[in-house]
Amino acid sequence: MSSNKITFFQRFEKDILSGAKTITLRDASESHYKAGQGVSVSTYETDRWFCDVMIDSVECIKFDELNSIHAEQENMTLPELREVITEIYGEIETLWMISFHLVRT
Ligand SMILES: CC(=O)Nc1ccn([C@@H]2O[C@H](CO)[C@@H](O)[C@H]2O)c(=O)n1
Repeated sequence: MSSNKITFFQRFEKDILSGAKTITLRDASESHYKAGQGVSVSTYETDRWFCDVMIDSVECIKFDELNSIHAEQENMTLPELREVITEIYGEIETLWMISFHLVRT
């Protein structure tokens, strides 16, 4: 189902608000976002709104194709990024890279 909302773990809030994190990698259940869509952003833990973003693109990417550029866009190293994804999703092959920029904080 389409949604104008997305949640992030609270620990990523600072990086999103500073502009250091400009992508998120999600599974198929969140592949419905569209370029040009405005999305309200809240914390996963307490559902607290903290900004609005505009979706710039949504692209399918394989876990094995992740590289240091993706990591940089997450403000992480590549090993850290692979670790975070595996913690959240377990062993996952197909991801969706959602690129965004801040529009309101
Ligand atoms: C809260 C919720 O429902 N799900 C997720 C799923 C992912 N992410 C972040 O996306 C990147 C790659 O997966 C990393 O930065 C993750 O931490 C997140 O913050 N919240």
